Amino acid sequence: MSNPIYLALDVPQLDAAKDLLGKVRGHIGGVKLGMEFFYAHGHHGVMEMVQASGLPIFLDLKLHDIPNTVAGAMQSIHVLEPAIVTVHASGGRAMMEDAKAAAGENCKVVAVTMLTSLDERDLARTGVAGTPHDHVMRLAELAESAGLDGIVCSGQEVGAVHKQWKHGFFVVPGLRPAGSATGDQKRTVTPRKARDDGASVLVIGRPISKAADPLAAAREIEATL
Ligand SMILES: O=C(O)c1cc(=O)[nH]c(=O)n1[C@@H]1O[C@H](COP(=O)(O)O)[C@@H](O)[C@H]1O
Repeated sequence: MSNPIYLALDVPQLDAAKDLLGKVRGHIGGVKLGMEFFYAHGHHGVMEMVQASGLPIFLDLKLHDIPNTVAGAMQSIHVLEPAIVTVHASGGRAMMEDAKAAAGENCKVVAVTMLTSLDERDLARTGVAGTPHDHVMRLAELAESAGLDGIVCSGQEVGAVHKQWKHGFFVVPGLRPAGSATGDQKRTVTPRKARDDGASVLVIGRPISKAADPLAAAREIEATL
């Protein structure tokens, strides 16, 4: 099985991103570039990371707009040949259908369900009653019916979603090795637990990028898998 760890390169400086990538490249299976990186460096930066890493690129742009605009955005990133792109499930079924239709052939489109930085109280404040589990399951069903490849959810739900959606592709962020700082993440599990419960991709940022020794941190996490 290939390495499921995708390093979240949430770094605004290109040189710092390349430096970090160079250190841990042999211990990750892919690179996740999100808003922080993309808004600073755009297409050019992504191409540089493709060349520097030689690894699959996950473009985490969390698209959320009307169907026509999201489809246009998907077409605008075709040329970058991302392996994975995110949209928000709350954008609705038509938006997800059009995003998938506009995606490149080898690009997995996955829907963010409920951010791992939120808990049940936060959910209630957005007007959604019920548990994170119920909310994630509902949005997973919507994403599957819209023809998406999978979803993004926390490691606390991935086991249940995997049982319901056997061949789905599951991206799990909010991962924290035992004893590491949670920061702004609220629904955390260890990388090992997420993998055992059916995660296809393990997104890991600060536990590696902010470690005193990123290489040692990446190696340690890899060894737990
Ligand atoms: O879509 C994501 O990747 C994502 C969804 C989510 O619910 N929670 C979440 O943390 N993420 C991303 O996963 C990464 C987690 O980073 P760390 O908390 O530093 O490991 C960040 O790049 C987030 O943007």
